[in-house]
Amino acid sequence: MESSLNGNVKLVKKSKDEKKLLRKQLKASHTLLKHEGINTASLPTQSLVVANGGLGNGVSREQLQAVLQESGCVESLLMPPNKPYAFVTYGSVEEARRCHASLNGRQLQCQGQTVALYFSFVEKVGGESGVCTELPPGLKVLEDFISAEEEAGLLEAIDWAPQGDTLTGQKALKHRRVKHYGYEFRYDNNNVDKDRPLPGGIPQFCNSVLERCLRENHIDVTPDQLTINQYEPGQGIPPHVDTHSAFEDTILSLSLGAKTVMDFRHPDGRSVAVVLPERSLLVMKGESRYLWTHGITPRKFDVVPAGDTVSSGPVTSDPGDLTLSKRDTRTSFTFRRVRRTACDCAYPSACDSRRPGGAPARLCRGGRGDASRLEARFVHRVYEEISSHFSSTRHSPWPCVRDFLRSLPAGAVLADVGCGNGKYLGINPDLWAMGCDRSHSLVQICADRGLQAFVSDALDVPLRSGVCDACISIAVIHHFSTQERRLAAVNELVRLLKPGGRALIYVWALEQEYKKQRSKYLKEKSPEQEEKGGPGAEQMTQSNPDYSQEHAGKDDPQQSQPKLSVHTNRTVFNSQDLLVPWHLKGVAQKASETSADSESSASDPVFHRYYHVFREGELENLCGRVKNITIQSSYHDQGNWCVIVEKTL
Ligand SMILES: O=C(O)CCC(=O)C(=O)O
Ligand SMILES: [Fe+2]
Ligand SMILES: [Zn+2]
Repeated sequence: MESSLNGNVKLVKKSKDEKKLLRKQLKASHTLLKHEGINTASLPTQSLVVANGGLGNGVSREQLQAVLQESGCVESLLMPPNKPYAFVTYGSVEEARRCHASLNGRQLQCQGQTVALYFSFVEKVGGESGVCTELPPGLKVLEDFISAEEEAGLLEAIDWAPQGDTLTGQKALKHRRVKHYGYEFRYDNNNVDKDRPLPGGIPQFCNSVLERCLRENHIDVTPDQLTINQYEPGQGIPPHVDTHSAFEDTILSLSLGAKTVMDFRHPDGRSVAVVLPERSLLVMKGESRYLWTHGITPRKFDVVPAGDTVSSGPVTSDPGDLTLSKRDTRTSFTFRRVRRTACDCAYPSACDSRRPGGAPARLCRGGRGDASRLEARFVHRVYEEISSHFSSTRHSPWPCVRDFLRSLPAGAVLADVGCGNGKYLGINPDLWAMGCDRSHSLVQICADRGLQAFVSDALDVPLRSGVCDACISIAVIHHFSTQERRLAAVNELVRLLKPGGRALIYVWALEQEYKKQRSKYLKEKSPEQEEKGGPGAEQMTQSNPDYSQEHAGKDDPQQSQPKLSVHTNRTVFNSQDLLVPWHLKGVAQKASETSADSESSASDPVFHRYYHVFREGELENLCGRVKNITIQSSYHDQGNWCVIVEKTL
């Protein structure tokens, strides 16, 4: 009796402590939101914000790291300067959960004071803006690496005359001048021709700089490729990762003539603007070289920290400390070592050596990049225009999608991401089904039908992580124009799923004939259409960002960017990236019950929708790059590749 009573007393006491802890933790997370705009997540994620665990509280990185490691493998620890908090990302949600459960309230002795750490899960590290104040791991900026005399000597040694130096590949790119030594970097395939070195190699005038780099251990082999870029004010270089398969790990870049600000961006959205002073040496290694993109925004002024002396490093977002700096002509010497074997870096998601076909790593552009511009024009705008006619052609559910929806238990929460006119939302009335679509007019059609739908981009669905028992993405992901964006779309679906939840994904297949069966799409070809289909090999002026080379993007006129061809409806696909015509029939006209393209007349306005049609295996490969899922099944269904994935954690 006694012992059980004691036990109870203990239990009650513990829960009191727990309540106190919870109160304090909630208060801390409330303060973070109010003062720093940091949103905490209610369900476990891989990352946590550590309230009171910041440099601003006198907590050192070593001290915090030591505590955090008790719960698992720390993937990254961000400690913004002067802030009272830090962000930790663990290798898995499980480790983050362990940290949350065991380290909350942990007290640390810092500079004679005691601080208590409180942990909350977060979706994004680095605060709302995603602007970081620490350099990307592996990045160094060495100030005054060369003297003013050496700088002048190097600038003088470059011969920019058009025929001045036949030993180099020289290009007058629209947005900057470029000259290559050792090997020419080809902007059409983002690689160097390893069997065709340029005669002369790296010029002798670089010797003393390179010797210093070796002596000071910034590199351990002498570079054999040099690219000289010259930027006038207003010029820049698009964000890119130097192709892994082209160059070894360390990349050096010497800034001459003027300072600039280089922007680094992590695939998770974090970004850091780094000041590169005149005469400084940038050293990119490891994560900063392989995973983060770097680029220079074309502009005439940079935002830099105020103060008399130019110093290197991240531009913090402290508004009290920033000023404008006028750009001047900057010349950079980028030294690299050509890679002779496949890249074996620790960042497979960004590595072209790991990708089938060896396609170069793509840009991770933000919302205003080429990819989203192409999609805005050839997907979003088109669906707004054709919504009514499109909707009238979309009524019968595909049987396998219907079966998937019917297999879900009563009460299950379903999100249809890219729901169109909502034709799948009412299939199983026992579900809590909601849909979202990028098109306002399609969402309005759903609403008119009494269905739950909201406007949202498939890359950023405003739902809490882990709330869905099931998600479907039917004929949506093929509208994303880069591999990174298609991957991000799958990641976003998976984020919505709870552990054990399943997602069904359909994308249009390159293979419209499979196991000797022609798809309905091909079979429905009418003679009328054969004549009237798309304009065949017509070339649109829009280029596909997945083809445009990552190094110089759209700003380099020399590169031969393949243009997107317009597909002829009801014929086999000639390429994976194309524009598919939609013949819009008069809104006043009675909507056709047959396929969208079957009754087009010569006067119908034609719209073009962008598609990336998937090759066999490509959808599985894409899903293979997503963490914490297993592929339950994959199949070909009427000219589509389909997978069902299950979230494991
Ligand atoms: O101008 C620079 O410092 C960087 C140039 C660069 O990133 C490149 O050529 O790949
Ligand atoms: Fe680069
Ligand atoms: Zn690599």
